[in-house]
Amino acid sequence: MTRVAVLGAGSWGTAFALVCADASSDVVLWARRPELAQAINERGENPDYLPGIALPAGIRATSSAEEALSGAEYVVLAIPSQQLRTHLAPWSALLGPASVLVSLAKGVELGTAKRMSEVIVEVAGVEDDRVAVVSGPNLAKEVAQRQPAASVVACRDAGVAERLQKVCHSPSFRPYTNSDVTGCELAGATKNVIALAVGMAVGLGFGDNARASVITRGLAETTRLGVTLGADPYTFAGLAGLGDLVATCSSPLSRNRTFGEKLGQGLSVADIAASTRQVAEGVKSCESILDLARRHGVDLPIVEHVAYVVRGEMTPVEMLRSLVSRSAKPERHGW
Ligand SMILES: NC(=O)C1=CN([C@@H]2O[C@H](COP(=O)(O)OP(=O)(O)OC[C@H]3O[C@@H](n4cnc5c(N)ncnc54)[C@H](O)[C@@H]3O)[C@@H](O)[C@H]2O)C=CC1
Ligand SMILES: O=C(CO)COP(=O)(O)O
Repeated sequence: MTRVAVLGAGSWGTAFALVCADASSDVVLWARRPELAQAINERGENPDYLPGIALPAGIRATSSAEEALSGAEYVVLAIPSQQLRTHLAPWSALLGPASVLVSLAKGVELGTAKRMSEVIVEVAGVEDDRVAVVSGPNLAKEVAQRQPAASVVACRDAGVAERLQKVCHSPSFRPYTNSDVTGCELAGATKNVIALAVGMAVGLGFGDNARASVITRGLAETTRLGVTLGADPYTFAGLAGLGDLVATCSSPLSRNRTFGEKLGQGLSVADIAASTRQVAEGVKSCESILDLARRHGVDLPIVEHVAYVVRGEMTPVEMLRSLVSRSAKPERHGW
């Protein structure tokens, strides 16, 4: 039986652990707080992040990273992007020599502008052919309810991607392989920022034209950034690109879209952040993605405008007005 360690018992870590257990793996789920690990083991559910969803018997929780990592062939990192480096550093010495590291996080690191797979390679000191990414339209609650969903397993090494694909191919979860790690990661991180912009439009009371326009132009700028950084343009038309963008920008389950909606309704960043324990990655990644784009001379107007709102330099209505009144141009200008 394949041994999988999932580090991070938030909503997506727990849902992904359930997928791997459904796909017949032996899963150990690491929670930061011992009381959460205990509750998961005693109640067979994660009361803080996925209440009411029964977890399969194949999942065992622990707050000891050493216990979770012991013998793990796949080490799944389900920690928010800005916390990944700090958490991974002490775990690196505990990793098996052939273990595969899998990132679930959708963000870009502040300060370094690095993608999560780059952070993992640097901190764990492993080659990038041992680092994989899972990204797609995968709202945790729906996945945990075993509603059908597809996703992408990306790794530079095709053999590693195919083996990981089997590890998480359950009766309700269908992963496809892809070798474009850069494209999948940039798509996953940037869609969170686009979802903030869509949420603001919804919160302001605008309808489907505004939503579809922001989604489509958001995809255009994401593709422009990705292609400049060497990604495959087709990735952005796939599950990790358009698929995740549509799911996140349409669903009230999305934390990023909901965060944006509250901004559109007039609440402040600080008040919204204080009202939830869950991460809306786009609130921080708007700055790191903008930083990355500037380092490569790429124009990302929607991401830039979301950053203005998050910094308090524009209101959501000013943001949308400013985006609409930008200088006229052809729909396709470069990628
Ligand atoms: N929830 C979802 O539907 C999906 C989430 N993701 C991505 O997965 C990653 C993890 O997200 P979730 O599990 O949904 O997050 P969550 O907010 O539900 O849980 C966060 C997890 O990280 C841990 N953590 C460690 N240090 C933390 C800190 N300083 N602050 C906050 N939490 C900390 C928490 O204990 C918890 O286990 C994010 O990058 C997210 O974008 C990807 C696909 C789906
Ligand atoms: O990434 C997600 C769905 O694929 C979840 O999006 P949120 O982080 O906005 O909830």
